[in-house]
Amino acid sequence: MNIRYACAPDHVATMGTDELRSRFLVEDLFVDGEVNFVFSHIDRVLVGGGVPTTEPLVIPTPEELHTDSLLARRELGIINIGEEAEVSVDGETYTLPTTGCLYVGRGSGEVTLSAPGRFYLYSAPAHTAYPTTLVRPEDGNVRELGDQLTSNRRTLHQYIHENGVKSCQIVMGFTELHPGSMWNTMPAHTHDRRMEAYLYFRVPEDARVVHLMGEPSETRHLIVSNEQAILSPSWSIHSGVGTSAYAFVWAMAGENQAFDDMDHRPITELR
Ligand SMILES: O=C(O)C(=O)C[C@H](O)C(=O)CO
Ligand SMILES: [Zn+2]
Repeated sequence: MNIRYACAPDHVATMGTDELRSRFLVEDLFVDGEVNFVFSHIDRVLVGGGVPTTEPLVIPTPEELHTDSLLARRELGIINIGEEAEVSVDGETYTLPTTGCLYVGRGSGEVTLSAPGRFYLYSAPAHTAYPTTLVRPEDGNVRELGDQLTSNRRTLHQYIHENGVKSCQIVMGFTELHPGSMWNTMPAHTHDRRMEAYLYFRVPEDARVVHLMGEPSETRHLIVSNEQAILSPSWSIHSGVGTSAYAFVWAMAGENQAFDDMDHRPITELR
């Protein structure tokens, strides 16, 4: 399994393009017929992608976890970025529409992914078991954000969160940009109490997202293509502008789950 270690802000400030990409950008999660994970030492999260084709895929247990099953001491959020498809957990089957979400609680056993889904996986350590729960897109909490005049009109869907599906650490959902809007999360923010990962999807093949990261006074950028993820330490902004509209799954883990517990970073202070 690919492992990413945590980095200090002053180290990040010295990095060139290749090192920044190798530390924070996850490029090859979605491969036909495979489940792939990256293990981040930032809050010990796993980000993964599963693309079943001819056969259903059982999510494997990476040997680095030293447990008999993936969820022995973890919880898992799954969002289907492909076509409607089934996921089964210990033999119980759930149908995930496009952008539907399944929370899988600690202690669950075998998790199987079926075609034609494309499944984004985000897992964090868990101290107790909450029920495995399906959330259809229409059942998430919707927030309308931004303005067409500032090119950041977007709809945010909260699935696993304080007032929705219960979890130990995971807070998860997705945001879709409206046509003609390109900016996400600007003004940018940080949240000292949680890391966050973004998975960009619905990025057209000939488009890219310029993702901004780093301390607000020392920003760096990563050029991101479709179905690539970014790992964002708690001290780093995480904001992007696309060359076209796109969507992204956001997922957080850490010490609190208050979505609005973020420190906004004024645009005029960014460097
Ligand atoms: O569009 C946005 O703004 C977001 O989706 C923001 C993320 O959800 C986030 O960064 C939460 O902390
Ligand atoms: Zn955030």
